[in-house]
Amino acid sequence: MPIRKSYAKVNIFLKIVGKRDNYHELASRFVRVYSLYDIIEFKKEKCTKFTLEGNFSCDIKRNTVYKAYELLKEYSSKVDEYFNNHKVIIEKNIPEFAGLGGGSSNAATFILMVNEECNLKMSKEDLCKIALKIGADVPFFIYEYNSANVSGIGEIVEKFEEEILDIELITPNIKCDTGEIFKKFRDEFYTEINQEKVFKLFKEKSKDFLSKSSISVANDLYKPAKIIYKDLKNYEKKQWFFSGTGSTFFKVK
Ligand SMILES: C[C@@](CO)(OP(=O)(O)O)[C@H](O)COP(=O)(O)OP(=O)(O)OC[C@H]1O[C@@H](n2ccc(N)nc2=O)[C@H](O)[C@@H]1O
Ligand SMILES: Nc1ncnc2c1ncn2[C@@H]1O[C@H](COP(=O)(O)OP(=O)(O)O)[C@@H](O)[C@H]1O
Repeated sequence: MPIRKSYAKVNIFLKIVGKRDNYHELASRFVRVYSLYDIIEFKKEKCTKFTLEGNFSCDIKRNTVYKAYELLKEYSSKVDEYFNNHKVIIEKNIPEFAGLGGGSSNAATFILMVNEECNLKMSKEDLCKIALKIGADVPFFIYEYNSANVSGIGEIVEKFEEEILDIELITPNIKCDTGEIFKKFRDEFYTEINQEKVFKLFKEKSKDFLSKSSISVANDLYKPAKIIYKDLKNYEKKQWFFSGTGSTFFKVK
């Protein structure tokens, strides 16, 4: 039975390098969290339509896995044939709206599984073109790297060699809205890091970077997030950092 782990990520650092239309270009280190994952299973069963089971807060049409299915079925009739005979079951453990990339990770893992099960023989680069249509963070999960430097708005993913990190997480029950936080950043906190600094950051090991950094220096979006979600500051602790647009805080052990 095809079954696979769909891991969470954290952003060790997240710096803004510029604007692109309504979006912001980033320089970020994405690291896979081995201790937190959803489980995706394709279970043999006759289905009259694409069937997705799991504890999601959104309806199926907005689910990243459904979006991936819609895109993949355009590539081969084998996809629809397969899901007429299999349902998708996702055991959700990664909290939503948490900056842990759960929805993005599910979409990428689903794409990788379909590529294998339906024998689509698509390269990672081809799969990334589909991934990017679903969300900016999806390409990172397609490559399955432990650690990577991510730029553009998420479409440039470069493997970074370092030890696997043991990451501790705290996710307050605060649903951070990514769009709102970027807006606050653009209106009140806008700064850009220059390419020279990005070059240096991208060469530094995550542990070394964190050992001499602070939460707001590591993540440009923490200050605006804290203005909108005032309770975040109750979770601030020495050597703890903020992932993406939150609300997860993390520490590398
Ligand atoms: C910033 C990151 C880093 O990992 O935060 P997390 O989602 O992980 O917390 C992600 O790239 C987030 O990607 P994603 O969660 O897919 O964002 P989207 O839903 O596409 O964006 C919601 C809104 O946020 C703003 N946005 C998003 C990404 C970006 N690079 N610049 C932006 O300005 C845009 O206004 C967009 O309309
Ligand atoms: N497969 C999925 N798993 C989790 N959330 C999903 C999924 N598909 C769509 N979503 C929606 O994506 C949004 C949150 O995305 P998620 O990746 O979990 O968090 P974050 O962007 O904070 O890392 C929510 O609106 C959620 O309902």
